[in-house]
Amino acid sequence: MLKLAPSILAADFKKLGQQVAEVSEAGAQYIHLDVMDGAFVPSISFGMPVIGSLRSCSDRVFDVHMMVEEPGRYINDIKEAGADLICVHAEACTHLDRTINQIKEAGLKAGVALNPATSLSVLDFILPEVDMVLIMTVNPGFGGQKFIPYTLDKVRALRRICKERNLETDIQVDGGVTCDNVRELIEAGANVFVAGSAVFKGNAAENTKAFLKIFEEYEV
Ligand SMILES: O=C(CO)[C@H](O)[C@H](O)COP(=O)(O)O
Ligand SMILES: [Fe+2]
Repeated sequence: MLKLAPSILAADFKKLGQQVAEVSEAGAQYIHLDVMDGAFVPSISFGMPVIGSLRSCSDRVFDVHMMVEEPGRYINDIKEAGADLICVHAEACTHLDRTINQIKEAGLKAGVALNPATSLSVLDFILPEVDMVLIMTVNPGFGGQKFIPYTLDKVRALRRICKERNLETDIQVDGGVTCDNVRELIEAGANVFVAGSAVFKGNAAENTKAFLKIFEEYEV
């Protein structure tokens, strides 16, 4: 099933709760929460208190994208705040296997994120252990950037590897995803689509529905 994960980074922070409720009611399956520490990426976004406050606004999957050095330090706190799925960057974990296990032992779904220039080879041994791989389609740190075209090949290659290994791993794409390029990403093998600006700039409910309508073209 194809899933939309609106990234609240592009929402109006004055009415965050309302915006999260709006996209949830419009049918988005995930809420994508970008936690940035000012070290792994240049920006600082928000953390546990904001995630915790939003939990009562939506019953959707809270998908926390940790752009944080050594995120293992925060797994329990992020879980307590209400996360369902935690995705950590391979580049930010000295002990990636340990961090993935920490997430799973906390009873949550575990994902690993890769920057655009990071090779898929880092997944060789960890792939069967994770529920999702997040392929960054921009360099992490900011919303509203332009999609990097070569990441399409990376998605295709990862879907091929998953098929060869008989794995039904979710492939999430994040950065510069729009209604204009989402079909290419679906055809490349992605199945979870993060969209910040393309959802929250303008009417968030209508934009959500526009993505879901495209997804229907691919549902059998
Ligand atoms: O992880 C992220 C940035 O690092 C965001 O999820 C991403 O940028 C979404 O925003 P947009 O759809 O506007 O590109
Ligand atoms: Fe993200």
